[in-house]
Amino acid sequence: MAVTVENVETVLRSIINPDSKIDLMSSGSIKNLSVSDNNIQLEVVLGYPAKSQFQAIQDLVIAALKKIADVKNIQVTVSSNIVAHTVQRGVKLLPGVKNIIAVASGKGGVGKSTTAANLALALSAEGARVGILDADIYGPSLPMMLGINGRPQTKEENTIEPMEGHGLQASSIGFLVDQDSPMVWRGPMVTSALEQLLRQTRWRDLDYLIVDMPPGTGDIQLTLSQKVPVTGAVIVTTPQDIALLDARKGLKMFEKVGVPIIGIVENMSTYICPSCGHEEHVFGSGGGQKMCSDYNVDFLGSLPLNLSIREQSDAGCPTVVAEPNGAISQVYKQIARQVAIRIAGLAKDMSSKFPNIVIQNT
Ligand SMILES: Nc1ncnc2c1ncn2[C@@H]1O[C@H](COP(=O)(O)OP(=O)(O)OP(=O)(O)O)[C@@H](O)[C@H]1O
Repeated sequence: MAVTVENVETVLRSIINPDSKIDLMSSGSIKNLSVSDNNIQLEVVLGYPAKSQFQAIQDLVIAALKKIADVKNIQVTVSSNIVAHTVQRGVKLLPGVKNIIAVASGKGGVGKSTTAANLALALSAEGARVGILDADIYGPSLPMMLGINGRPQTKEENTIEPMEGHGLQASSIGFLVDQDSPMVWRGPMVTSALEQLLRQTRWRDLDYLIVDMPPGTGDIQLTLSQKVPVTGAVIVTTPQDIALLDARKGLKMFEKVGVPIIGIVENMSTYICPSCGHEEHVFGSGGGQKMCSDYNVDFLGSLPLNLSIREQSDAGCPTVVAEPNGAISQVYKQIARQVAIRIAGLAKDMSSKFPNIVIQNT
């Protein structure tokens, strides 16, 4: 029996991508499908980085296509292609940056910076080009977390080169000021310093720039969420009521300025006793999920309260780099893929595709 393109497409429609939960045909992931003489050739192109999943997806597709009667050779390649998506109206995009993800929290100390750094490293481990901007002006922790010392270089006037740590391009006010002297800046100074840092850093060809926002929902945060060209925001919270209450304010703030909420990450969800393995919900349970269902936003995943997360980030080598194959890194990578899948589902930025329209009086 002759194998047809329709046969193959029917099979592909039955294969559900375990990450996106969408079948491979409907997600538009199948490119260059050809069938000749019962040999099948196709490419699976994902809109998000997922290097750790390529083999599993290839195996899934080949196993399913093998069941077609009389099929001969099957050639399947899996890759990612990350494109730029739109940001809030009236804000200028950054050259060299396709997508900006703000990581925010309603209150301090919930583990926002730790989550931001691990998510950036997870996206990078999955094959994306990633940068991170430490906008946490009062407590810039990025230099320490990524183990970066020294000052950034300036190759041209009014620009700074990003520093590099664990494969990420990084910029932080912490690189420019003395770490031990407290910052006593007023709101407008903070926002203009951060905007300058964001725009004057010469980001090189990034798929994602993670912005570690200052904690809270005050004027500084509101101004930043209006001025920084954000593709989507991730809110980090702990499960206790007070943090959730503040996280709700964060959610509202981004909604107000027209930035889509990608979802919520619950940090320090449970504590697993290292000696007996007993699991305790130190800060209560189910709060993040309930908040997501109340506000109709996605729950992206949760991380346990774990000593190694703190020790590794304090030592300049966050968990995703310190134990890339460990259980916690897998959670960070899974959350990172969920974030990137949702970004891929947003409207694409077409500004580079439109011709310049010039109106002339002749
Ligand atoms: N899941 C976790 N398990 C254990 N320790 C954690 C976890 N997440 C974060 N921490 C630790 O908690 C402390 C606060 O984390 P972090 O600096 O990331 O919080 P933050 O929300 O960014 O705080 P702020 O915004 O006030 O700077 C750090 O010492 C960090 O290592």
